[in-house]
Amino acid sequence: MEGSWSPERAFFLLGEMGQEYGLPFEARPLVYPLFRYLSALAARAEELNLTAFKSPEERLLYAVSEALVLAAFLPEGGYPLADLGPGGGIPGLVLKLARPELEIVLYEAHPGRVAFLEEMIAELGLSGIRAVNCHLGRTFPEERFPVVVARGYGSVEKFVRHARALLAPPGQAFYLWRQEVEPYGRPEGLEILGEIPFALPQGRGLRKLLLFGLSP
Ligand SMILES: C[S@@+](CC[C@H](N)C(=O)[O-])C[C@H]1O[C@@H](n2cnc3c(N)ncnc32)[C@H](O)[C@@H]1O
Repeated sequence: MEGSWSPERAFFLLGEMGQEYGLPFEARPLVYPLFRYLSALAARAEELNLTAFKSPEERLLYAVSEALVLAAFLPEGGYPLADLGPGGGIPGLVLKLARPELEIVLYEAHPGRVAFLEEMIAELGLSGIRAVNCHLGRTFPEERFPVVVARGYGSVEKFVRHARALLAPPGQAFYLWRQEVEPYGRPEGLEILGEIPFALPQGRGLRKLLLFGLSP
């Protein structure tokens, strides 16, 4: 059942998620930054045209929980990571909170969302993360990354095409796939290395984390 949105409520839900998924990070340091971030996102969702946004609590239980599962599966260590189409910050901003050692670049086509991400990065005092206004596919940055991630990028095929262009060897690409709303298509250029199914908290449905790698 939904309680009123507060840091205590966020802490409770994060604790539940931590137990359910066996997440390898503590909930407590995540509570205040996530609370501030989700509260700001709720206030700006309409302006940013984030139509899927329902409430901070729903956002925590869907998008943030998926990002935390991804954070637990990423390779260990600090390395450059690109998030394609983070919109309001999923998964990249949440990855930075859970895995501060990562050096994250958020490539987002919508200028207003990029401005919001920049504001959040400054407000939360984060370093080693930046947002870049870029419509991938029309243009690609020169930078290359050992790890590329995304959620809600349109299709698995599109993700694989764009991730392929940005990956540096050995190269791993992780996609949070919502199989009931997004097509798989015919991904080409990367090899599928694994599919990790997981359940959203409180019976909110199933997701798959897809792992791709550069072909040998
Ligand atoms: C459905 S939203 C998903 C946002 C976020 N990843 C999430 O899961 O909540 C897709 C986002 O990807 C961005 N996007 C789509 N195609 C893109 C492209 N080719 N280059 C950069 N951003 C793109 C859109 O502007 C939008 O913000």
